[in-house]
Amino acid sequence: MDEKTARAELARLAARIAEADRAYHTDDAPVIDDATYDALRRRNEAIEARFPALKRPDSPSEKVGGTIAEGFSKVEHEQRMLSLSNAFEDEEITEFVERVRKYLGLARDAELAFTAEPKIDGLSLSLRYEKGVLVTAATRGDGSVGENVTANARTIQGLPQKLSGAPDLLEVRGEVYMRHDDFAELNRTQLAQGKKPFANPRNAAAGSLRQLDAEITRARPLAFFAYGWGSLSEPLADTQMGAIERLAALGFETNPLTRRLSTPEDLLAHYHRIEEDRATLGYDIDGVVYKVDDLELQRRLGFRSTTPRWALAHKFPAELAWTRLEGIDIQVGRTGALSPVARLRPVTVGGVVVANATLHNEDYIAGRDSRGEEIREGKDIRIGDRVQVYRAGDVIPKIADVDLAARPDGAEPYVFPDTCPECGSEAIREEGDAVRRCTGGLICPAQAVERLRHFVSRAAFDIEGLGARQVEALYRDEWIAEPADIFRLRARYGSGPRQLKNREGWGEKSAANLLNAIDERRRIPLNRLIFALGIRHVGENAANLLARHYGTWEAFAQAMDAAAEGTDAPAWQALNDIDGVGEVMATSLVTTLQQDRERASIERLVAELEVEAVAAPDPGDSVVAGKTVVFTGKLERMTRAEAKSRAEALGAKVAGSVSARTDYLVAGPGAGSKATKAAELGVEVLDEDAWLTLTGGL
Ligand SMILES: NC(=O)c1ccc[n+]([C@@H]2O[C@H](COP(=O)([O-])OP(=O)(O)OC[C@H]3O[C@@H](n4cnc5c(N)ncnc54)[C@H](O)[C@@H]3O)[C@@H](O)[C@H]2O)c1
Ligand SMILES: [Zn+2]
Repeated sequence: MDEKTARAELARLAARIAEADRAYHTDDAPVIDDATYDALRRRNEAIEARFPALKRPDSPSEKVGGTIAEGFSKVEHEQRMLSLSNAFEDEEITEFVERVRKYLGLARDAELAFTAEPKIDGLSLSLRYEKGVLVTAATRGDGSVGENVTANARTIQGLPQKLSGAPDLLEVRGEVYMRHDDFAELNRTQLAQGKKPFANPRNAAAGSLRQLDAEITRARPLAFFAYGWGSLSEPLADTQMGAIERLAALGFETNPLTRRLSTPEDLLAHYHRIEEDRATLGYDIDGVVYKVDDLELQRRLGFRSTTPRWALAHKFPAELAWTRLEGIDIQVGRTGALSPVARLRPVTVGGVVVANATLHNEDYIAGRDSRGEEIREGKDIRIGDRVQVYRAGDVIPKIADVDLAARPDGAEPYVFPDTCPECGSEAIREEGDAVRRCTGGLICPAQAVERLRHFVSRAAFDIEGLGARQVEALYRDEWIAEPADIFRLRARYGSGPRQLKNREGWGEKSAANLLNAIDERRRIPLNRLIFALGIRHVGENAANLLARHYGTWEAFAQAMDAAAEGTDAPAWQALNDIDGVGEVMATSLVTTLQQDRERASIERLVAELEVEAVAAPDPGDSVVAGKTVVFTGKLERMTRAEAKSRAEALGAKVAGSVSARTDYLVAGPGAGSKATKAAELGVEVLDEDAWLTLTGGL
């Protein structure tokens, strides 16, 4: 990196971090997740370390928090309210201890004690007591000037308004937070009142305290842990631990998991103990804070620009959390797949409260198969177990691990159902398939509903006014049973005794609009029709390939019939030869279209439509020709193989890793180090939709 790029990059980072800070601290509504935010800051620090002369006067590394929101009066902090340095790895703790010892010039055998306590995930508050009376309460703000929230703070349950035996001047500092059960209750109320729910307890606490109307704060269940202090007329104690005990004696809630410890090993052991208890605390924590216990040593260590030298926040990995598995639900998908879903004691992971997570499939849950053999990928997960939840970016949360040591007595191996929970049909697993499927086909209500939902989805028929919720309701009331019925709604329910416009939630106008929108979709391009059928293994891109190859519905249907004659039929060969179609997809296509009930349902649909032919594309004018593309993360609308062959067909080069020569990184959910690397190199990052838009979708 040269100076010019570095300067531009520092400017870009300063702007992005300031925007994220504003959203997070000032508006209580983060726009990026914490891991991404932390990566931006680390990148900023790395560049500043390499080019110290380029450090901006408004550098993010010199700043704490956000700005003051409009409407609040300001409170100047006599003692600044700072941030904490972060550590993620165990080694960083040993280094921290060594750093402190060296700074203080301690002898090898001299004892150095620390306190270790949970890092509460809320927002900090400074409470100023004069002669034992609460006079002002202020948020951290930008560290020097905070927001005056005195009236709001007075409404917090259990927060002392008067102290006896306190120093004449005492500023108590601590964290305002919201307990999990209170958070859930608040979100229920928000939803019932048609308001937006909060993403997590931290945002709820911050949004509740920082209200211009204190009566709103009063109605919100906030709590406060005291862990420090600002200005004082006389010291509280000689040690951090002593000071915390004094605050407790004065009537403040202090954290019961606070310990006084000495060696890095002891600190780490306590960290892991707290991490284990995390899910059962009833409130969110995001790490453990270590502080030098001796206050005289704290004074000697002092501060860097935004953090004390005597403290360290040892963070939990942002994407992981442990919690209890309370049950396993089985969901039935469009193709009949039975998917196990973990029902969890709610836990905040990656900034979002997670109550459900995927358990993948039967083998993943099981420890042994029906013959008693150990299953290699099996985790032996049982109801009641302590499980680890993983969530990063927008990926579906998943159960990543199980803590066998914490298994409750009497927990039984999970028995995966062999009948469909929705229709009672037999659920079978084919040889080599990890998934068990309901054999009910169209008689299975779960499959029928999922197919309808898929049919009206964005990349399929995308009928305005007919979303998943509407098709579900229409299916439930037996107005539609299959896709063809959607196109019969006008004939059946456009007039007469039972009419769409008289349904709850509908009216003259919306009903007329929907019927028109449905009619508009009678003309549909072949690729969208093929995709909309929801045939197993046939995604959006496969549907595009098939449509381009066969051109018309008639040609496609005839070819499938001909291919069904056997694997030596030329039509079967031709189908398999399409770049991007494999044997699995070909088999799925041919067998589905040969099934009487399925085929009849499809024919009824096609009879309602006017299917538009699709022409083969012109590769000449592709905007990505000659560009280098890397795919990462989970792609949802195409497989990796499809994405690759598609990009190559457009003249792009597909690479496996990100480098300075990469033009685009197409990142799906769960994109890990490649996305970070691309961000560092300034490579343009697109999500899957943006990529499809750029390349013209088809
Ligand atoms: N997603 C975003 O857009 C976004 C934006 C800004 C900040 N953030 C997140 O916020 C954090 C940075 O914010 P920060 O500067 O407040 O640092 P921080 O939250 O990492 O640490 C400092 C804070 O910890 C709190 N704290 C909790 N328990 C404590 C205890 N026992 N002792 C002492 N302090 C305790 C205090 O309020 C203190 O201000 C990062 O984790 C970052 O990911 C995210
Ligand atoms: Zn079923």
